[in-house]
Amino acid sequence: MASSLDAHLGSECGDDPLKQEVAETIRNLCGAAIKLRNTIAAGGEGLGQAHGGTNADGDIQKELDVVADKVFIKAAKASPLAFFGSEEQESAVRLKPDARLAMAIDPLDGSSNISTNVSIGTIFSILPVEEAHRANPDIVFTQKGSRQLGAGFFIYGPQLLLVMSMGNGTHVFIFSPSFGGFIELSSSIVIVDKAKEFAINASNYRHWDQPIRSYVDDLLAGSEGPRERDFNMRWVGSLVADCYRILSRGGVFLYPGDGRKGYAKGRLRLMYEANPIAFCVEHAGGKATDGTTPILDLEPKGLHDRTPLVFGSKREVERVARYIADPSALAERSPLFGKRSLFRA
Ligand SMILES: O=P(O)(O)OC[C@H]1O[C@](O)(COP(=O)(O)O)[C@@H](O)[C@@H]1O
Ligand SMILES: [Mg+2]
Ligand SMILES: [Mg+2]
Repeated sequence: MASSLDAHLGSECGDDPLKQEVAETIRNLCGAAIKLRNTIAAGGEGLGQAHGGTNADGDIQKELDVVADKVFIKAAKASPLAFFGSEEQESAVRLKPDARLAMAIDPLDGSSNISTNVSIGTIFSILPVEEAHRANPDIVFTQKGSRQLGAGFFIYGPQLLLVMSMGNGTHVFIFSPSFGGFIELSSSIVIVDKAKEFAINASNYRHWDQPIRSYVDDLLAGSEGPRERDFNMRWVGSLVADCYRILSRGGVFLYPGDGRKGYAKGRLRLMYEANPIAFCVEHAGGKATDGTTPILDLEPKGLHDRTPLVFGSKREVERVARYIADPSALAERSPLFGKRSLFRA
């Protein structure tokens, strides 16, 4: 019999009171995710329609973005949290004054997929609160990703899944309606080292810097190129679904910065997208960078910072970094895919 999320959280926390608070928060998020899953499953007019407003980053909010934000702030209010920072709100919201945790959240990830019945999700990051943060809540969300105490994401797809890490492996749970809660699907998931698939929004090719173009060109050249093998491509357009596929069967995801106005650092947000995804990926033996620097080492400047994001199978993410960090090697790369060891599979 697979173990329940409750049993798992109990064994992760032991007698550590702070970890128990993280676990309590995750349990409350699970309750909210089940509610949101029911709302999504019931469908109804308008969940994918524009709500009429824009979020802090200027994205047009969909009805479900706003519903999800409300569902998760309610769960946050019931949790031992001092601050709630959401993609859908300009500034951090103060909750319990003396609480020791803060949460950054993307209440609804993959908004453009809502109306097409493609998997969407919720991404969360739980951080510690220091005394110095209480006077100025803006700085609580400038902590590095390496300080996360827990992070994860839900996927509202054919199944409701929770992927989470509290720094001791990355674990996957599935919601079982008959059990009435989440049960373990895989314990300590490990990302395979050799990538066979890549994920990137190729429609932005003309806006990318040369190293990213060269890297993708070499993948596309397949067995006739320097990699000497074929790659498949997948792009769901929901970060949670692309990440879960990579956790399940390896691969690499790239959302680089590009030349479009406002896209110098790509599209994805550091505090509530890249950091929690990186935490789960790294604790599953993979790697996550902004192209060269580990995501978890980046110094955020604010709640809504963006970052380029590359994650997945470790060797593949390291290879992307070599394309970016060594343009001179690129210049030497033969147009006939000279067999430089740097770029070979
Ligand atoms: O539409 P694009 O540029 O391919 O971007 C897709 C990316 O944007 C996102 O939808 C951004 O998340 P939100 O839906 O939370 O804004 C990611 O899930 C996804 O990876
Ligand atoms: Mg998102
Ligand atoms: Mg979102």
